[in-house]
Amino acid sequence: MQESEGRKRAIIEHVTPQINCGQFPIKRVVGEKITIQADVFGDGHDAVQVSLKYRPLSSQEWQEIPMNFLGNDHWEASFSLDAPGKYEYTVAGWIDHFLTWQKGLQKKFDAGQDLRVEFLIGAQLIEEAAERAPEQERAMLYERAHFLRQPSNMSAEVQQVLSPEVSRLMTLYGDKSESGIYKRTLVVDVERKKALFSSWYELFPRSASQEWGKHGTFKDCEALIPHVVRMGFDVLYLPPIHPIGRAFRKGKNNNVTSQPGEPGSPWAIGAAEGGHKAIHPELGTVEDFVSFVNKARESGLEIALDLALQCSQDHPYVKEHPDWFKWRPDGTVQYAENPPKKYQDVLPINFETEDWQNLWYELKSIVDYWIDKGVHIFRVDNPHTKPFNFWEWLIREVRNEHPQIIFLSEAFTRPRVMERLAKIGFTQSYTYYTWRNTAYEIKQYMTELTKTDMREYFRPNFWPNTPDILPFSLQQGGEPAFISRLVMAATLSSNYGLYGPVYEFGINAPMTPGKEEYLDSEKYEIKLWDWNAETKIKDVMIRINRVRRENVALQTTWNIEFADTDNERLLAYAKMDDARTNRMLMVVNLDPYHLQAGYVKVPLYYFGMNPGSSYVVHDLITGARYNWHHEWNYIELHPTLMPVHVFRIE
Ligand SMILES: O=P(O)(O)O[C@H]1O[C@H](CO)[C@@H](O[C@H]2O[C@H](CO)[C@@H](O)[C@H](O)[C@H]2O)[C@H](O)[C@H]1O
Repeated sequence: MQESEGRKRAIIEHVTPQINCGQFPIKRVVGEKITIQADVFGDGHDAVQVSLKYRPLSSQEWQEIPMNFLGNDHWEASFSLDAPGKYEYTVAGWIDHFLTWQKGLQKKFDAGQDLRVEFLIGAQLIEEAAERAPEQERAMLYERAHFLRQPSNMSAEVQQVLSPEVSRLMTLYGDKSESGIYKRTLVVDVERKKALFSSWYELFPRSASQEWGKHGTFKDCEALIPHVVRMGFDVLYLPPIHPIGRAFRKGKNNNVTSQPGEPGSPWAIGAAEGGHKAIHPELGTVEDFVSFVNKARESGLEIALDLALQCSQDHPYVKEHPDWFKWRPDGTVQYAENPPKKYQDVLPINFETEDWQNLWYELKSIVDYWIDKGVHIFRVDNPHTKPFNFWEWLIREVRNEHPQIIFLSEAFTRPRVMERLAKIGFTQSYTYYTWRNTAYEIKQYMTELTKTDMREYFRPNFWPNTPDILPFSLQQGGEPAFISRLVMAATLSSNYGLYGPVYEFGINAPMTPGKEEYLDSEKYEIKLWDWNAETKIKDVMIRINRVRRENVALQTTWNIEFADTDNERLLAYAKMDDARTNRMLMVVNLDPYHLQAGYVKVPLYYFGMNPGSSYVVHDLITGARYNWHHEWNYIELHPTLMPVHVFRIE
């Protein structure tokens, strides 16, 4: 303890939220608020006051607001985050002698005791505060002190000094010189809204052509912008767009050898034509790409690029920087892996190279290059196979210069590893949603994501499928499963995405039974899609994306409230906005084969509605309306008609 601490009597502990003892910032987006809680108490029975101090990191001046007492030495206060950037916050606490005096005065007055000495003590405290107050308020305080020193009407004086106005002035100007400050200053990082609310559509640009056998181009992609916008997505994510290696190129269905003319996997980055800063020649030029990015932005669509830090054998880095790879005694490099998957067509980068600083700068220059071309969102491939320190540095440096950049972590791995990546700066994260199927699994997972510390730093992005994952639920459940998995992804999590064309068309043939890989996967061949074909799944996609845009309750993940049902095949959950004007209730039949019926208990208490309320539930997918008068209501969902209800309570 330092000497200056000797007279401080307030103890401040258990300040939340904080991550790893303040090592990492809390995450929020513009428009959200942050609620800080703390335990603050002193010895004995003197009254304690607590305030929350906060300021933008760029500012010298603290704003200070009183924290509310919740009971049991626990305090709370919130502040709104109206602009992007980093803010710091901490908690201050002190013994409030005036408040202690006020409480004693009240008791003595109630007991009819002599108050003369009490008045003199109070007057002294008020005069001391007056010295710290600005002119006008100083005069008011002196006036109060004067009345205490020469009381004419005891009862009136007591009322005056216990008034809210005197309390307010004394809280402002009372003696805080022995105020204790929490030992840490914590940070909240406020990002743009898209960090929390985004709808992703993934397509392979080489399949964007409308002509059989023709390699798609960025011009073809431009022609698809209206299609993606019509479906209601706001992020269009492209797998790598760079030249593809020829050495060890993969063939159809992940074959380790390719036939002449096969295009190879886009993640095998780098060839004679260039590496991570080059564009696959058949897709077009850099100018074509920039034009596509700009046209998309004009239509409300942001382009997300894949950041896969690995190289084909033909990548220029292999010749220019052989020391960035780990050579074995036989002169080869062990190919990349994400066990049990083997990536025979790419070399991993050796982050333990002696030249690691130049490597880091070069890799950052890739991100800078694409930012310069208008890309503000990156889906990062397998970040868990590269060092955490590297990502922490890269994301910090990039976001210092460009705070609007969003990084999505594509790490399907162990929970602690996924969490760490989120803590060190990834804006959004892929999740285990893809494999959470039963009501129990979904409730448990959502509770973990939204009601634990994870809520402070891990923003989930729910994907029902990816080019790598055709989950068994979709393989087996067909169209009803495609619809229910889509609607759940889009309403459980405010960030969601899907691997588009195959989803629209309900394609679900696995490469081999028991495996999650797609048969004839687009990862190894060019496809021709009938972009204009209308399907029921596409229709639901359009509707659910519109519902998301029009209902603010669905634009956050943190407000979920599960509702009871008497049938475990029916999953029900509610969402509501802060203003309590937008109330949503989702009910999903988790059984893709059979009609499921049962009773759902509408969480009226959560919606702030009385138990006897009558209300209309309006299904925003089908347009149906029902008048409900009770808490428990009958639901019937037929999987082949429509396996979901997305109700707005009206
Ligand atoms: O490892 P993940 O399952 O997270 O998948 C991601 O990374 C893979 C490696 O980049 C990538 O795999 C694809 O590209 C590889 C390199 O060309 C190739 O060997 C694989 O067969 C192919 O699936 C995967 O697509 C990506 O999502």
